[in-house]
Amino acid sequence: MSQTSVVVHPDADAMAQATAARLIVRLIDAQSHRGTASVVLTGGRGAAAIYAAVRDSPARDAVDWSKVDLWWGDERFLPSGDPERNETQARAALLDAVPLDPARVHPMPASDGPDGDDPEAAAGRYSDELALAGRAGSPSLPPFDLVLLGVGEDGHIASVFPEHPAAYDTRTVTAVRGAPKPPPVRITLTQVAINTATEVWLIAAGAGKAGAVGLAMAGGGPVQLPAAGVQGLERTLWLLDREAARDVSPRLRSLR
Ligand SMILES: O=C(O)[C@H](O)[C@@H](O)[C@H](O)[C@H](O)COP(=O)(O)O
Repeated sequence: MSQTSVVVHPDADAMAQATAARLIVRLIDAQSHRGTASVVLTGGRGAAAIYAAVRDSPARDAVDWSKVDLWWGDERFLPSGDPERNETQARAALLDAVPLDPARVHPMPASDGPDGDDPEAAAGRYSDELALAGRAGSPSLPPFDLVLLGVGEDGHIASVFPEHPAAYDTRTVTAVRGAPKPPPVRITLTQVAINTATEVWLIAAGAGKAGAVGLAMAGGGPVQLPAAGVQGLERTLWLLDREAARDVSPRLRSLR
């Protein structure tokens, strides 16, 4: 049974700093148990602030970065190196500053990759890559210690947008066309894949997120509000600032 916790931080910067510290500890703990750690990254401003805080943390080198497996929860389907790609932004904020094993870093295909500008084929390729890394008995996905998700103002997570086909998709990876958040063409893990993770952390800062966060807490549906449709097998953490937590019942909060 997944345990859900809501942590409210004074502001967006405090949330980024505290979540960076939390992420470092999560990686260390996972490695102490299994020797490796597996994290699924997301895009957006909130995630980028967390990555930069990890980069700048004195504690970052307590992680054995050579034993971290990095996947992406979603990607903007653009040419490799495009500044708008989540991979490009993660590399600039953190990945290029730590000694990762390139064989353990798994970006989603780019639109100038082997599948050209066919996002469905690219999604299938990533699904195959995940399956190759899959555990015996759980053939389609590797173990995810943590999936990190930003929450959109409309309640989307990764590139699963409200009422879009991806919210109904039972595969592990799917292509997205007509995304309301530009760029319109994307690749995303589905809620089915996300929900195999040991922990899922949802990050949201700013008053613009308060409506979606409040609705998710109040029992919104997974299709109308994709953020309400994800949870970790063991733990689901909502990491908010005060503005994004405006509509969250005080009984659900633990203020930091
Ligand atoms: O491709 C993307 O943009 C992200 O994967 C997306 O899911 C993001 O995490 C949310 O939209 C929150 O973004 P902000 O943190 O910038 O509000």
